[in-house]
Amino acid sequence: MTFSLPLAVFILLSGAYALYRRLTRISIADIPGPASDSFLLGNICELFQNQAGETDFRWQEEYGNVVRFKGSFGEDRLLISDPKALQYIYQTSGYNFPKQNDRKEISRFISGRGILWSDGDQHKRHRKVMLPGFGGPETKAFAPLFTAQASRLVSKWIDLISVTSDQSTVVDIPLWASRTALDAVGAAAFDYKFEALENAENPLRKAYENLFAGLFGSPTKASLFATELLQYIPINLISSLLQYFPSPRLERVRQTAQLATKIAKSLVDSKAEAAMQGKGNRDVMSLLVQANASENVKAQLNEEEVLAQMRTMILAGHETTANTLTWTLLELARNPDIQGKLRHEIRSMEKVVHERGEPEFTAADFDRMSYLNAVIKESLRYHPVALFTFREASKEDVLPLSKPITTLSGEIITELPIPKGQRIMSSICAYNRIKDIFGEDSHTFKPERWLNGDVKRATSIGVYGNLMTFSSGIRSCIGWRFAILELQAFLAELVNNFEFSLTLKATRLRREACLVMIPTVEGEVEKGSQLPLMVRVASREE
Ligand code: HEM
Repeated sequence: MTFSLPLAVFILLSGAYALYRRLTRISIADIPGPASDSFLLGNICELFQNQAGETDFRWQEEYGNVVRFKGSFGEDRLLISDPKALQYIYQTSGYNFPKQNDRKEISRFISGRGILWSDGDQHKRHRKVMLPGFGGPETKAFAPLFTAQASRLVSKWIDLISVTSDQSTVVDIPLWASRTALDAVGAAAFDYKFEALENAENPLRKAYENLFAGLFGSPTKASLFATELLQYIPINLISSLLQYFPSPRLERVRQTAQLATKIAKSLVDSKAEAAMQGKGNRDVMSLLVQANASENVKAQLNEEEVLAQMRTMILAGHETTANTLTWTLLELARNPDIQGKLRHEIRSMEKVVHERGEPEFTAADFDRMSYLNAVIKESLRYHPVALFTFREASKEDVLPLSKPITTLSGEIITELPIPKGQRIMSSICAYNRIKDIFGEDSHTFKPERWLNGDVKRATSIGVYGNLMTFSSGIRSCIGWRFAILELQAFLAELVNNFEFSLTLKATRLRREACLVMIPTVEGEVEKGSQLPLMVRVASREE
């Protein structure tokens, strides 16, 4: 009783505030969209409880690339996949569409006050310090390191297979992908060995295992409502709630944050000492420490920011790539012809490399493998692991549109006026399926589309392949080159050595949206990320 009265008052005030906000600004109510399921939660359950992308694709088919849907308390929101509107929001308008404050606070809770959390001038400073570590040449230099990581994974799987009678075994791909990707980001970004592949009990890996699934997976109505309420609460209060509210899910994130900060701190200390002895390295971490010691105040990050940057990179840099690799191997298992074609290309290139007298592929060899790159682009298009980004208009604005919209009152509009504070969900997954860009068969996994000239580029967007997978513009993914090279190296090693095929469980897969899109098995969603594939040593006879 003592708890429910303040809660009821709070919900009432939130509702009144939401109503006030709606009545006093430009309206987007005339834009077509689905009917609301309820006043309290609008269409939120439909969006977040279905399989990842399912609702986006259905709405896109029915209403086009700009959809008005209902958030909590009847608030009109936008789900956007229109190329020109996205280009405007992410590229042209600078910082006029910041992240939503409540989402930013969740980001701060998970990875601290780093680049993902910051906005405006603060973000400019963070990005300026970090960018030099992620350029083209800097990233290409990691090719041998990524190949070495991939070879270690190959050895581990060979060990597992060698004790079986038929030279094959079932491997839970995300578990291994995440261990290897954590090691890869440790080695390349921090010049540090996490040894997660060697040690399944590695505390950092254990801490991150199914962290997103635990926090955002299979959301109940109550948890979606609680997340919705955050937008009406002052930031300081959100911060205290996340920090102190008794909840096992939140407690898990707190403990992971503590552990990651402790490890980051010891790394910073050892890098600072190396820098003092003139042994400064070019890994991202060393650059951060050097920037921190710089006399140029504009280039400085304080200790809290440096530690947050490291936590951000561990998080953004390992689950994303690991899950993309996982989804790619699933598609190769589903499509043996694509897998065979890819293996053929890898082995042809391997011959060239050996004839050159070199032991392994270089970054240039990877770039020359057109089918490998087509498979990677198609996987990033079809299974973008970051499905949405959330933004808010900082002022009244007008979104340009690629295609006119016929409003509910019958007017045809070619641009869309929006009010200050308009909450926008950019649907990366829906943009990546637009038929005008990617072809009528955009809902089919088909790497060939990238080789046949089938992909149209009417509006230039994104940083890779005109895809939104790495977002776009001033806040686009800083690690995209890093991710591509890592995927190239891992796929070249794995597909050269192994054949992948489906298990019964792998035919019951769900695309689960929990910040990062992970595979779960129908009926076993509570177990978190799973993709059991049959792995056997690939024959050398073609
Ligand atoms: C397939 C792999 C990856 C995908 C799909 C991906 C996707 C994304 C997306 C969509 C964003 C924008 C988020 C937003 O605006 O809310 C982003 C930002 C970011 N990513 Fe990635 N990412 C990947 C790999 C990586 C890697 C390997 C690293 C680092 C080693 C990295 C570091 C970052 C950072 C630091 C940001 C924040 C950039 C900023 O705000 O300026 N990512 N990523």
